[in-house]
Parts: sequence; structure tokens; C-alpha cells
Amino acid sequence: MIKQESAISFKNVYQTYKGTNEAILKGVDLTIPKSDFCIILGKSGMGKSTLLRCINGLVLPYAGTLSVCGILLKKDNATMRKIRRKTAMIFQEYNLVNRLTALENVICGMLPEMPFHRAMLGIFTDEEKARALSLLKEVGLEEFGNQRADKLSGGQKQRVGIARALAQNPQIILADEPIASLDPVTAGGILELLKKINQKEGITVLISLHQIDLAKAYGDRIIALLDGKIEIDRKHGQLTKGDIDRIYNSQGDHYGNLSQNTMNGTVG
Ligand SMILES: Nc1ncnc2c1ncn2[C@@H]1O[C@H](COP(=O)(O)OP(=O)(O)OP(=O)(O)O)[C@@H](O)[C@H]1O
Repeated sequence: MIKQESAISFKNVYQTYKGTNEAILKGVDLTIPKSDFCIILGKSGMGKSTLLRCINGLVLPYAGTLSVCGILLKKDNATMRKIRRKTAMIFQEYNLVNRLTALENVICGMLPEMPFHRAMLGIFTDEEKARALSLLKEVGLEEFGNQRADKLSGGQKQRVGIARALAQNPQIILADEPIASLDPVTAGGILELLKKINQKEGITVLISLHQIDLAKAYGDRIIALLDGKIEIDRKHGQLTKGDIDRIYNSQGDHYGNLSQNTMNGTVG
């Protein structure tokens, strides 16, 4: 078997926030190979967002090692810049600039690579505009380039968020509850799009979700955080009811009886 290079590698990683006594991540060991499409489950507050934020250096572990695309995460600007150029984030609330058009929002993904004066003055080349347009086409929004971001629907905004992420030419996409504000059909469309991008371009995709049914439908791999560690790590189709019990009903029952709501619906 050919050994796959890893995109992300956590080794015994601990993380905490300032002013918090207890660690959030307590010895995370996790290897994500290149081109994985991996979904992260876990009860609210278990550290899914924290795990994603560690990967692009928004928060830093205090112990253990974390490598991203072969680069060891360290608290120096040069390393951070390198890692941030390889990782793009997609957010639950889209984080678009409302007063800009869809096209301009996509171009925002290219700003780190642009000369400072052009980025400051908003002077974009025809090539950059054409690339942004082709990315809008890729996410199905070719005709919405001139639409202000605040005039788009939630699903359209998230598609612009995905196009903006792609404009960064990332090797890894980190999506933090990207469908939490969307209806089920639109949500499925967004996961479908991320899957297509993963398959077509080989970009590693890591998504935190609360929807077990969608995690099972789309995740090639499903991991779950519990008490600061990776409690469950399953390939597509292997997640069991017992796993779901462990993820959501351990330590007393925060969510009522497991049964119906966690097997099929949204939890969090
Ligand atoms: N900036 C912060 N400062 C202090 N504590 C924080 C900060 N961000 C998150 N936390 C705490 O860290 C823990 C993990 O939060 P995190 O957002 O990573 O969990 P999550 O699993 O993504 O939750 P959810 O599913 O509700 O989004 C929580 O107890 C949260 O209160």
C-alpha cells in the first residue's frame, strides 16, 4: 500500500484559552491524510471549532506538536503566514463583506498574494476578476457577480464563502459548521459542493457538523471529540448507534434520551 502524506498531524496536542482553568484539547492524536473529506462531530463545547482554529494557527496549543502540510506550527509570523496560505476557512455566518459584491468578496481571498498598494486601493487586474468569475461559476453563482453580498440568500452567501476560500488556492479547507444556518436542502447542496471540490481538486476538507445524518451521508471519515480527545474515528458507513451514544450521551444525558433526535436529526 502506498503511504499517503498527511495534510494535518496532531501529536498529543493540548490547548486552553486564557483565563480558563481546564484544557479544551487534552492530548489529541489525529492524522488526516491529503485529500481526506472528514467530518467532526461532538457535543456543543467539546472543542470542534478549537480544533479547526488550531490548524490555521488562530489558537495555539500549549503542548504537543501540530504539523500542517508538513510545516510544524510555531508562534512566529513567517510560519503562521505559510500555514494560513495553505488553509482556508469557511464560517457558519459566512463572514462576507456586506457592502462588496459577490465578485469582490471572492477577490478578497486573493488579497494576501496581492501587492499591498493594490489590495489597499482595491485595484484588481482583469486576470484576477476573470479568475474570481470562474470560481463563482464553479460554485454555481456566475450570474451573481455584481450582486451585493447582503442581497444574497444564506446558501448563496455560503457559496461565495467557498469561492473566496478557493481563491486562496488552499491545500486544506476548514469549515466550521458551514450549514448550521441553512435549511436541509440548501445544507445538502453545500456539502455536495464541498465534496465535489474535494474530489475534483484533491483539497483536504475538514468540516464540523451537528447533523449526524449528513455526516453519515457525506463523510468519508467521521471523527468525534469527547472530553478533549478523539473518541471516535470511523470510515464511511462504519458509524454505529453505539458510537453516537458515546459521543452524545456520555456523562449523563445532556440531550435527553438519545434515541430519535440524535440518530437522525440535529444535536448540539
Ligand atoms: N475565545 C475563547 N475564550 C475562552 N474560552 C473559549 C473561547 N472559545 C471557546 N471557548 C471555550 O472552549 C470550549 C470549546 O469551544 P468550541 O467552540 O471549540 O466547541 P465546539 O465543539 O465547537 O462547540 P459548538 O458545537 O457549540 O460550536 C467551550 O467551553 C468554550 O466555551
